[in-house]
Amino acid sequence: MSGSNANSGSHRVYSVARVYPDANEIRPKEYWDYENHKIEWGNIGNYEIVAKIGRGKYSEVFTGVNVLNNQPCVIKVLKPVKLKKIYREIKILKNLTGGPNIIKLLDVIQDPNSKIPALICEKINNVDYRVLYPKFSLEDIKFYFTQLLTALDYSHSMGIIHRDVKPQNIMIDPVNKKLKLIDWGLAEFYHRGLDFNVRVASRYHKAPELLVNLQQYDYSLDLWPVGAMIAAIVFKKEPFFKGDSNNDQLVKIAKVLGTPDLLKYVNKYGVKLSSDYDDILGNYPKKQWRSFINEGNKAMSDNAVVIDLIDNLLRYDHQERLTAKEAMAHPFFQ
Ligand SMILES: Nc1ncnc2c1ncn2[C@@H]1O[C@H](COP(=O)(O)OP(=O)(O)OP(=O)(O)O)[C@@H](O)[C@H]1O
Repeated sequence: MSGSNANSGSHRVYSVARVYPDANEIRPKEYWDYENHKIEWGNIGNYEIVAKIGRGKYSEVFTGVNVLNNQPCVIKVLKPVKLKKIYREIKILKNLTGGPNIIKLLDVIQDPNSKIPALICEKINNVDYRVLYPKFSLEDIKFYFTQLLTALDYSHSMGIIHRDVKPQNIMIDPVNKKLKLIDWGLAEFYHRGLDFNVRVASRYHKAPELLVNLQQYDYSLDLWPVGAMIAAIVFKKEPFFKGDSNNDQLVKIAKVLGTPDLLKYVNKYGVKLSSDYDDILGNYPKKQWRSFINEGNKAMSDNAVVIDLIDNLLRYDHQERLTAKEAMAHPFFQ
């Protein structure tokens, strides 16, 4: 299979997505075979850079303007990475553009000399999450997380895992009450039985499967950070799991969800924990969610319904975690 980090030969299929397992197989090969995607480059002369707004690991991001219609835009200039990764981001954005609460790709351009590509996207008047989230009420959480879950359910139904859900990739315009999920640079097409790369997502928002090297993960990977973000807002603890390293990240999770359930999880899927964990995982008991309630957060956190939602998202076992659709049907969102 091209277009993905495919396996060949016989190997064990030990985990399959509970929802949309064949979302790509039911579509024509051109839909997911991103390596053979032919890019139609737009006219670089149509865009002008206005100001620099961000610098990521994989890009430099500018605000810009389309000189043909004076429309503001964002210009994401990609750093030299594997061509395959660039093709993947473009194909995924093309597949998802127009979907609910998904950033719209407007054009792709390429510098004629350097061949450096850039993505032209719609511009969101984002307010930084460090300013916004501390002011959120439970109503705001309901409103914006419904929008995020709608974007995720749509992407998953289209066979795509985002793989880098975190506050920095969720643009919120509180004036227009709009949310858009951005940065599809790590996103990947789901195929059952495939071993995926676990070196994705950002440390604080990495799901347990990535930290224990369980490679047959699926869309449920994106629901862990949703739980971690809701917990961070509700318990006023940003980020909720703050590891000093990838290994320490799992320790921070074990201190909350307990070591016994972690061992149950890896045993269920026949995964062997790295010996790096031998001396650090301890034997932590599962903590009660209510123990995170304190004077500073109780106005929001002393609420059985939101705690039940968090409890059902922050599960080691990716198959037990609520799907995006199930989360939206949770009493918290009713
Ligand atoms: N459409 C947009 N509207 C407003 N701001 C944006 C938009 N796209 C990107 N940004 C800003 O630029 C930053 C970097 O963009 P993006 O996450 O796509 O790049 P990246 O190189 O993949 O980043 P990272 O390495 O952090 O994952 C974002 O965190 C955001 O602040």
